[in-house]
Amino acid sequence: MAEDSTTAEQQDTDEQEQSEDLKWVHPGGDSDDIPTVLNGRDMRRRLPRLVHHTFALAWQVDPRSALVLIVCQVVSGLLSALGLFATTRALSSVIQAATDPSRLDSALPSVLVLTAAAGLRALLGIVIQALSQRLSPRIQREVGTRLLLAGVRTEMSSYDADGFSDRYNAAERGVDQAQQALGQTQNLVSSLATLVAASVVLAALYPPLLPLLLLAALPQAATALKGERITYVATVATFRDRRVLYLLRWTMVAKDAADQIRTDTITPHLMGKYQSAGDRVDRTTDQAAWQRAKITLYGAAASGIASGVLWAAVWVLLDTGRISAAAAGTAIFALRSASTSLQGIIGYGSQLLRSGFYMDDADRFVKEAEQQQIRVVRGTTAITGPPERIELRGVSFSYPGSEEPTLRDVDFEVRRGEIVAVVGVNGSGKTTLMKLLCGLNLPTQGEVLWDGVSVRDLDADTLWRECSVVPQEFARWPMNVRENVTLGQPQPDGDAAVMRAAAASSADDVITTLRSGLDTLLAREMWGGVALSSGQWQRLAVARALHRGAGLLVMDEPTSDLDPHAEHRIFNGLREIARNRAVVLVTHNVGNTAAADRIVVLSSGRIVQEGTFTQLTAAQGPLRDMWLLSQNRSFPTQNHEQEPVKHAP
Ligand SMILES: Nc1ncnc2c1ncn2[C@@H]1O[C@H](COP(=O)(O)OP(=O)(O)OP(=O)(O)O)[C@@H](O)[C@H]1O
Repeated sequence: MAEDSTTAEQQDTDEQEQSEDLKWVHPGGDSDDIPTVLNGRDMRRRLPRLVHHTFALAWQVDPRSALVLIVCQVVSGLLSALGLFATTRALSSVIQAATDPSRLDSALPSVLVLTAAAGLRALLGIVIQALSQRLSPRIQREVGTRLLLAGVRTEMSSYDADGFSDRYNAAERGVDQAQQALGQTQNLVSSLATLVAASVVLAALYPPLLPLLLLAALPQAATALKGERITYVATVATFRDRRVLYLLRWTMVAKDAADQIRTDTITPHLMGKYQSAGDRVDRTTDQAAWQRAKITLYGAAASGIASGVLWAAVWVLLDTGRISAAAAGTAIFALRSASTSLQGIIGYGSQLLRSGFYMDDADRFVKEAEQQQIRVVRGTTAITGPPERIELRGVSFSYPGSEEPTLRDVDFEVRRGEIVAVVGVNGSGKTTLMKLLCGLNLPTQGEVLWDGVSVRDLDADTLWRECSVVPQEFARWPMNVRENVTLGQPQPDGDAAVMRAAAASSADDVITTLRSGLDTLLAREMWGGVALSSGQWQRLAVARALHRGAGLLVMDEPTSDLDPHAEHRIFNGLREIARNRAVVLVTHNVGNTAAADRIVVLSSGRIVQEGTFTQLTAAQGPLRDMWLLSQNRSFPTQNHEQEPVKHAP
């Protein structure tokens, strides 16, 4: 009782600690999201389904190799049966030769057969191993590709759903495990073939021995399966903490935060988190290991007793003269083979089950993602050119799991040739509005219309071909400069288009300083790669959007890291950029909104002001307040007027 309450207290502390530590990586959610699909009936059906699934995967990735593998496997099974029959016959003759030496010669044909069968089986084993080594990585790639495609083709809202990362984590493990599944399946099938052969021999000698043998193996098989289930559940239950460990390792050693890790002296604090997450993983895995050891012991004890009964039965049969000494010797040999194969079935079967759990997680992730596939959720109307007008009509939007809407009843419009600036305090919903305009998210209420057609009805690929986006957190692709701008979609005039976009975004200054120009690899971690500053990267991100030449250009804080010269160049060229497209610009720099035709002010997800720069800076309201604040730079400073200004010689 006291132990129970201590365990309950420990669990409460674990949960409290965990929720504290996870706040920064996994806000909200609970362990119900973790996929657990196990029940007794499911477990029994699993193995045949897994064997079928693995061979089907092999068939899909390389039908010819899969066919040869299956044929070799079947022939090898038959040879194993043949070898066993030959061995038992030879053994029988040898035992009989003890009383009648003339019987020894009769063992010769069986010895020849069993030698030939063993040799052929060894050859087939080599072929099977080679084919398995060829197929296994391909199966893994196939499962990985399915996962990848399901992920990138799913609606963005899937990412915001609770438990997405846990499900993805489990599915990722499925990709790792897929590589093992074929080998485990083969070993399982081959053990099964030997068991069948040994069972036939046993059934021919004395049929009641067969059920006795199976009975002896049953407890061990059952506990092995249960053991795998315990390990799986414990692994899944520790996913979040393992992710904490992984993120901490990654964040603490990655270059991005290296300077802050040092100057902020945060290491002891992070190590504390690492320690407590690690302790929780250890506690769960220790508990599982103990549970598993306990049930394995019960299984082994039960199997041991049953095996004792089995051997005693053979003894009694021999002692009472119900079977001959030769038959008893053969039965003992067949029993040994059968119990070795049963051990194999249990061992490989449990391994396959474990791999299967994760492969099922991968399948489940793919199935769920398929229901959220963009092509399933949306229509097929194609966009054939740059839009004239993009509108939001009565749009409200809530992120999955959020109680409060992020945007409320928003009406917004931008036309081709127009520049609209969106301003508002942090969290007012500007980025969310951008994502809706581009059709990255679909509104919870109201409609986003491209030339009068709802984005729900539009073919997403053609829609996104007309979107150029500079997001706040833009991608820094570990590719060369050219690919970072073209994204593998060059314009007909190739590098000339890249350099035009680079000139408009001030990225040309960056490119000319790089030793290999457009061919420079932008990944310091790779040999020959270079590192860019944040502002240099941002110039490339703007160049990327301009190069795309789409009908809608959305820029979310595109100059936040730029120096005044680069920023000035971009805003100076904005009118030219907007000549053939609609431009929407999010900025906190109110001065830059002067470049826009119209300014929209958002507050708590609503549009609270709209007008030109002149109108809004003249009228009382939030934009004028922000404008005045940005003008007010009279901070208290020391009087440096007497000090001479230093210039470089
Ligand atoms: N994926 C998400 N899931 C849930 N809530 C989100 C998500 N993304 C943003 N939000 C919430 O929506 C609100 C608006 O966020 P948004 O990024 O649109 O603001 P913003 O005006 O662009 O802010 P900032 O000026 O800081 O960039 C915030 O309260 C934010 O917490």
